[in-house]
Amino acid sequence: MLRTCAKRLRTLGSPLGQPGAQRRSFSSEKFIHKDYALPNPSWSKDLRLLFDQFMKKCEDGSWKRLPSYRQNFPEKIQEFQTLYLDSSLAKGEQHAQQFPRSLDVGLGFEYVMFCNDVERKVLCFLQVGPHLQGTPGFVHGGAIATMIDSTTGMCAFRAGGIVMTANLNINFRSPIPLCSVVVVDSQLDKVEGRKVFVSCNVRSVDKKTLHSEATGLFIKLDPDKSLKK
Ligand SMILES: CCCCCCCCCCCCCCCC(=O)SCCNC(=O)CCNC(=O)[C@H](O)C(C)(C)COP(=O)(O)OP(=O)(O)OC[C@H]1O[C@@H](n2cnc3c(N)ncnc32)[C@H](O)[C@@H]1OP(=O)(O)O
Repeated sequence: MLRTCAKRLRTLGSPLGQPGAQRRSFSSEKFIHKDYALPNPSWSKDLRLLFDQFMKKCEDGSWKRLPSYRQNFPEKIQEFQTLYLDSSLAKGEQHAQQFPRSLDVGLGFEYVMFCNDVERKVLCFLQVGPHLQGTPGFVHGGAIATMIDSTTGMCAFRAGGIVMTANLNINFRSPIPLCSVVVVDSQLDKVEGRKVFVSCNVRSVDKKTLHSEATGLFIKLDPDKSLKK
């Protein structure tokens, strides 16, 4: 399995030269925004098949592919940034990056998310790269938690806007082999005031293996409050 992974990595070109990447630059920013939720040479057959299958489901508008960038678009987070962040993190040479997108292409998290707002679901098709190892041959629990947090967080974000994770409860049922593809399936359960409840499971592509189950509580940020320090 690791050999297959290494073979795919050898075929990688420059990330910025990949076909299908959407580029957009801001006059005030020196960096280029690239959409990473599109196939690249590191993607396995399983990940490509799932991608193609769901791109077809997007044709009638029921599902949407969610683009994914290393940086947040500055104009989208302006209010949030003013209230909660050191604004230098969104600008300049040392700008902040989304953690799951911060590893080199093919080595860490390769993923694409699709959402269905009527069913209140977000699915993440995830290929776990060789730099996410925990127990030899298997994925680190923290890496699994990262993608559960990101997928359930996206599900909560679509329902509640800007949220933060208050509680994440994960049961790890069976280990995930390194370099395999899994499906992170999240479902919005309920919204109570500022509290957004989401549940989630992680399964193998053939759905036969349940790898993890989780529940998350997200809190909609109150624009009149600063974050607790
Ligand atoms: C920038 C965006 C651009 C757009 C881009 C889109 C990207 C979209 C995808 C994002 C995907 C990323 C997903 C990663 C998201 C993280 O990983 S966030 C990082 C980890 N989380 C943290 O660091 C949060 C730390 N905690 C805190 O800052 C604060 O506790 C919180 C969560 C903001 C809540 O504080 P607060 O606003 O003062 O709320 P508070 O009044 O304490 O509580 C509100 C209610 O929630 C309840 N509550 C609070 N915490 C808990 C808890 N742990 N358990 C149970 N109940 C709780 C309270 O009891 C209260 O209940 P009620 O009394 O109303 O019934």
